[in-house]
Amino acid sequence: YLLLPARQQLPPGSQLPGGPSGRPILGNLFDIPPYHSWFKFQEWSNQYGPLFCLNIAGRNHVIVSTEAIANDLLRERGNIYSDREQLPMAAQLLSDNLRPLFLPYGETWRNVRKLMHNLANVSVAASYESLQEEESLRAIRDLVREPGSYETWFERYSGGLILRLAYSKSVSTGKEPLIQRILAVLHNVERVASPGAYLVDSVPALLRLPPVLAPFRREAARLHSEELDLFRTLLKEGVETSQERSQSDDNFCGKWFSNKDSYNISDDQAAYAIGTLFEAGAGTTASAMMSFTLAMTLHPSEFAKLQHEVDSVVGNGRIPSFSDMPNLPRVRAIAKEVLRWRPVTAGGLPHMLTKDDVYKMDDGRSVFLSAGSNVHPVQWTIHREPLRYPDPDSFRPERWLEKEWPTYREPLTHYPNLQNFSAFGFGRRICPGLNIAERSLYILIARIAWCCDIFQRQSSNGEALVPPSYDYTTGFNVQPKPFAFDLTARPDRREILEAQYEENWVRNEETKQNT
Ligand code: HEM
Repeated sequence: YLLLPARQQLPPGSQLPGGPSGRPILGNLFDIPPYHSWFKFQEWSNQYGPLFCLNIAGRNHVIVSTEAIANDLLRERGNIYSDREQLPMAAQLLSDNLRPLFLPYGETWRNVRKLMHNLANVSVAASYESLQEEESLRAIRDLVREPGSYETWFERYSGGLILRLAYSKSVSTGKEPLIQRILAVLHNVERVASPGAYLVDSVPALLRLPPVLAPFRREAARLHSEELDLFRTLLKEGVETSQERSQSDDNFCGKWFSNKDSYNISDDQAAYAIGTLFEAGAGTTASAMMSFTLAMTLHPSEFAKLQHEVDSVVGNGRIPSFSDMPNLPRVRAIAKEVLRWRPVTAGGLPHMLTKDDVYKMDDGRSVFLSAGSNVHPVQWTIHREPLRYPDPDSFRPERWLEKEWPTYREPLTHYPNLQNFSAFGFGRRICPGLNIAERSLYILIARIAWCCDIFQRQSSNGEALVPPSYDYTTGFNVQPKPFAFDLTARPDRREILEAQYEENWVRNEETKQNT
């Protein structure tokens, strides 16, 4: 009875959004596929329109399929569309209300967000470029030596960068015990936060059970203490390192510590804010690079055009750098098209609505959205809006580069770019790591094009082994499952790559050892 939705009094002239009719009590729970639900959402949006509603065991879920509606609600009405549902297991028991991604919209979130903004905003992100250049060199050097381990190199690239920025810690193989601990925390949070993973998320009354009758409580307590211990240790060591080097801005921890009083957050909140940048930033950037590699394997002519642009701007004698980016619009277009074609967070991260609202649709209907609804900006569908993105299922970087496409913008020295791009979410909760991610993708893509050739693998009888276009992992961040391709250093470029690597990495390591 408690799960039955209460009959709502609608404001005059408004109506409920449409949507597939569900079963009594459980609603549409069993209509939603357990993974890659965005395919089903796209099908439903063709049937019920760009905004429709699902009832999942009494909870209201609003599915949004156009960028305009997502911006109207999540950005323009951000004061009421910026909350997150407090899932008992993930937000409360596992994270003890400390993890920024799950924090409710309010003062604590604002304070923590200010710290994250100060660590990653557009101007400060520019000062991280030299580390991104170093890490990208190392990634490509290992990619060329061992292309079959591409997942490891991309993960080490994005994770290693954040660890250096956050704690001044370097990663070498990616198999170090510290990395394994961080990855365990990351996998736990992904698992615990997956919809349907714990009954207590659907029936919060179970929270009242004493620990002896609630194994989920004991499990969450153990996992929370492991992650809290890790994040506290990392914060302490990060602060110590920045003090030893007498450089308060040596890493994120030092930057926080030297302005601690201005943030109004506890040490544990700071430890989580910095600690979870790794979990939000490492896998996402690496997944995007895996989709880039897949796109280039599937579309050799696009890779040839990319190489042509990079070669004509950079020439033969040096590796691309950040100063080339204004002259490399195709590099930026390819990064953007990869995120459009294969969005990392394809289902979008839901925002929770905190106050009843009425939204006027283009067809004249005024639809009523109730407080407590989870609003899902589904990137997969948003990125396939046929008017904004003609030929939406094809990989077409030219949609960002040629005048006849609706998404084209000038000047090409500035556009396309990833600022405010829907792949990074919407409104006040838009990804705070966007400026770091954007630079990480551009530099690695430009350098791979300059240093490497990518080919479809040939079978023993000479046939091309074309990887599947969509065989992706499950979860809320998705990446292509391992696929076959060949990658080699371009004949005249290997020596330059090795020399530059030597200069950046080997000399740096020697200097560190000497000091
Ligand atoms: C290609 C790479 C990335 C993609 C596609 C991506 C995507 C997203 C998306 C879709 C959201 C949800 C926004 C919303 O609720 O509307 C988000 C949130 C977030 N991202 Fe990223 N992200 C990326 C890289 C990064 C990096 C490098 C960092 C950190 C340095 C980062 C840190 C965060 C954090 C902390 C949040 C939570 C924000 C909040 O809830 O207030 N992300 N990201």
